[in-house]
Amino acid sequence: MSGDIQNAVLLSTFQNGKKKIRIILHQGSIVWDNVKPPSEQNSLPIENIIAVQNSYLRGTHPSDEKQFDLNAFTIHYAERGKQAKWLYKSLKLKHSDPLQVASWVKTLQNHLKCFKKRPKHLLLFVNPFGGKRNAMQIYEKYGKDLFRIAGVDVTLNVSQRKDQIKDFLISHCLDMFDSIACVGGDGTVSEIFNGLVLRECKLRGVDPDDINENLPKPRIPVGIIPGGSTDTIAYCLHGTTDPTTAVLQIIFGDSLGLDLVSVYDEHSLLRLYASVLSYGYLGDVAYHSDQYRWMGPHRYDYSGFKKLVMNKGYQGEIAIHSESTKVEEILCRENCNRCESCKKTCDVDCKWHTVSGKFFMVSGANISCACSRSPKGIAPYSHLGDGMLHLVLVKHTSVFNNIRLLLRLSSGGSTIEDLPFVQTYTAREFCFRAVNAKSKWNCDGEVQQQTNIRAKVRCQLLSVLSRGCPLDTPKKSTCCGF
Ligand SMILES: Nc1ncnc2c1ncn2[C@@H]1O[C@H](COP(=O)(O)OP(=O)(O)OP(=O)(O)O)[C@@H](O)[C@H]1O
Repeated sequence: MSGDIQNAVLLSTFQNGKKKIRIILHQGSIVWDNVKPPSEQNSLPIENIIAVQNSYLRGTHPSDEKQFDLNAFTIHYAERGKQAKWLYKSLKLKHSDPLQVASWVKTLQNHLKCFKKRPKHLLLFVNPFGGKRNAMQIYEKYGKDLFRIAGVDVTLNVSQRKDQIKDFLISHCLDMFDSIACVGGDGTVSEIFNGLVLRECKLRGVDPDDINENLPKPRIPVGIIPGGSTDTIAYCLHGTTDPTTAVLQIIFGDSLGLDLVSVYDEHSLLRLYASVLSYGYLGDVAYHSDQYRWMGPHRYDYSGFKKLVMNKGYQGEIAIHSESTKVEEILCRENCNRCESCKKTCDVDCKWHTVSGKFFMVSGANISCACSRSPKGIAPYSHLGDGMLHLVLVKHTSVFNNIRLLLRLSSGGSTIEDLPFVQTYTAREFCFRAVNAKSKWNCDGEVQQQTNIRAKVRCQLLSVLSRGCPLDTPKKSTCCGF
């Protein structure tokens, strides 16, 4: 931010509805309070302002041209609410002196111009098929007006078929856009980053099928407005699946680096994922639940219960590539030091070691995979951008123990890591080889047919529009340590 703008100080008394308020702009914040008691001090950091606009005079006739009210203006801003949510608010201010109004509007707008990373031209994909099939309504209700207020020019693209978003991003010119977002679930987000990375490979002549290649980082940051069934990626980024919060994160333009994991069979890249690659129980649930899509999100409960009772175990051998497999119990929250330090270097010396056995479930979690159904997720200490995934191995055991596992996953209390049949390792890369009976892999909610795979973490390959999950995300406690 340029020095003059940053150092600007303003102090005025405005009319706000029936109240008179004293308002100060100083050191990157505006602070206001009632002139007359009761005192009600509010503080607003400039980076939380969405827009500052002159008000319009109310015309006497609908055909009258709109005219500015030189004595009034509105500050549109965002405020943190409860449970990681952000709220949209506005402050309408009036003054008898138009010069006072002009000075405030100009100064605040100059401040906002310094936020160069805020999106101006957004390409927004809407998946009308995912979740409750209401992605378009989510955009209309929560996104449209806020983007208009923020001056974001939105180009809408409603997907007509699976993989259309991915194909579009690989082949179309994106020069006119400074940001891309979607209203959809994890599968839709996955289409976006798979498309963007493959596009970048094509542009730069990188062979995506070569596991030893450094995959190129897409130029454009990605915003995620939840509109799916689980919305794990959005939840882990923002700490909530509230759509207004997600829209505001896009408008703020602040981004963080998200690791992506590339998955290969013997010949080629199968896909990249951002949340979890899961074999056994979750793979079976993904495969079978797709037949019951008409049930909406309840299809997971139905298929999940069936597969839980069947209690299948799968023999497999897992090779883990890591410098230390130990999990450090540090949560990934906004301004995460661990992720910040990995921006500079992710290069470390790693060794391979092998684990084999019969498993109920094998999961490579790139993020915690927390969601509203599982407030801590399968890997609570997995970070968004530290270049590592958490490999969670659940041994084949009794149905009773499977129920214990699922109860822990769905409660916000104890994590699954201290269950005796669960082992968690950190890894930069892992290989899986099935022995005898085979399950499917569930890759960000999509079924992957190949069984023997190799997965490699790509440190902070994607820029995502989010300020991160706040520190005080509440943890619901469970009634027992089951
Ligand atoms: N128009 C469309 N018709 C059919 N499928 C589509 C269409 N557009 C996108 N898809 C596909 O729909 C699938 C489901 O979408 P998405 O993952 O967003 O929703 P979900 O499965 O309900 O949510 P979540 O993954 O968060 O549980 C994805 O595989 C996506 O590729």
